[in-house]
Amino acid sequence: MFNSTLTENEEFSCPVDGSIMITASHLPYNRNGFKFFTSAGGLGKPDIKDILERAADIYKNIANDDSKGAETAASLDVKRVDYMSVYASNLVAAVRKAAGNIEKPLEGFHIVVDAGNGAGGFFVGKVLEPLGAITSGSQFLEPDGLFPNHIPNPEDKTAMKAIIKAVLDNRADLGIIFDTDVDRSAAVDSSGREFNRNRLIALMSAIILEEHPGTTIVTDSVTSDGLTTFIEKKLGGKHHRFKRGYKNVIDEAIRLNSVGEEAHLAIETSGHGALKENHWLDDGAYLMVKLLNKLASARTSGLDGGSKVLTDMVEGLEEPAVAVELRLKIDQNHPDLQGGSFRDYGEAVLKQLENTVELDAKLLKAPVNYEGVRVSGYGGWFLLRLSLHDPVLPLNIEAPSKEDAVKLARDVLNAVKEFTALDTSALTKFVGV
Ligand SMILES: O=P(O)(O)OC[C@H]1O[C@H](O)[C@H](O)[C@@H](O)[C@@H]1O
Repeated sequence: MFNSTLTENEEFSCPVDGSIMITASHLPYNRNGFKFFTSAGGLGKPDIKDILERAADIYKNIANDDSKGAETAASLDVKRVDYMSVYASNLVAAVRKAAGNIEKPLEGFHIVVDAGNGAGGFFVGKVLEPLGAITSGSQFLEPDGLFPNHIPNPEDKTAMKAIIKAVLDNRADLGIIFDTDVDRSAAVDSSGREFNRNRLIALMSAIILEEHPGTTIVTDSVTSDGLTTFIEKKLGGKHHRFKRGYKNVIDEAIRLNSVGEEAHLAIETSGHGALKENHWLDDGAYLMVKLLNKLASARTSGLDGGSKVLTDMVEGLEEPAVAVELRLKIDQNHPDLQGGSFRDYGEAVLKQLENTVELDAKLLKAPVNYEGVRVSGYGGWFLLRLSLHDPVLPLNIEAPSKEDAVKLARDVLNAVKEFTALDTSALTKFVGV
């Protein structure tokens, strides 16, 4: 949809002035919504609020009869175009170009796709096959809004298991998985190893830093300490760990460039990634195209190890033995909120945690942090922050052992246990109390 606001193509009435997508994205099927785009990017909350208010006003001010007339007039003006073909052909052209203008640079590669019955099935017939790849074993390519097989989301463990199984069962070179509306993606190498979360960021950073040495990589707040070391020590880049939320990450990368700090990649652990070279569009298909480029160009230069070229690129990334996310709910109707908002309550919890940490010599608050309370200790770290949308405080913990993770969790529990509207049962269970 965003792409259609940028492409010059008269036959397809492009560039369009704006576009709207109806999707629940990676959320359950009953949480559909609208995403709005103009050539400046996806609209944010204030614009959407404005549009909805205007729409409500228009609706209020027209009599029923007028609305019927308007509907008829609008439907007469509708023209259907197969824009997906235009979009996909740009992806195909990008891979051909990267491989040195070879028509079928993926000939002989076996690549399976799991679209989770979202919109990503096109990638098989319109991108991989024209490039020569074998795609047998690809699954759940037909859109079905009830998602009968698994939730289409690379953050979902069942979804990742499904694509890993498809890769191993088919002895494929690579697996690719998308979320419903293809703004999140992840991959799996031929041995079933995931390129997901921090490992996907590490891989994308390696690719981008080859192209733009020294550049800044902007990520969300829940990324590992090991990722920072990898980006800065191994790849020679700079890791700017910002806030959660793909829009936050993208906007921050754009801001950095505007103040003279070069950034080419903005990416979240959720698998949402956007590149400067692709108009800062959080396009999961384009992210996967960057991996295909790597496969294809390795082949052109005589390396024929399939996905090994990708696996090798993340060598040296330190990964924690334990990584958990516990989501602590705030009961909005609890008397402890004293009629206040869950956000204020959440902020009070964070303040209390921050104060406690300052008094504990074993814990160290992150010197630079843009969201919530991030703390190092016992060889690991934790981050407690407010969810972007829900009355929830997500707690991420990474540590070298379960024991160390429990120590961090116990410190958080002790600091927040007075907040009776906060459901700490997941934390209590983790600590084993
Ligand atoms: O703050 P949370 O509840 O963890 O949600 C965070 C997520 O919210 C939305 O789904 C955004 O699309 C993601 O970019 C973001 O990562």
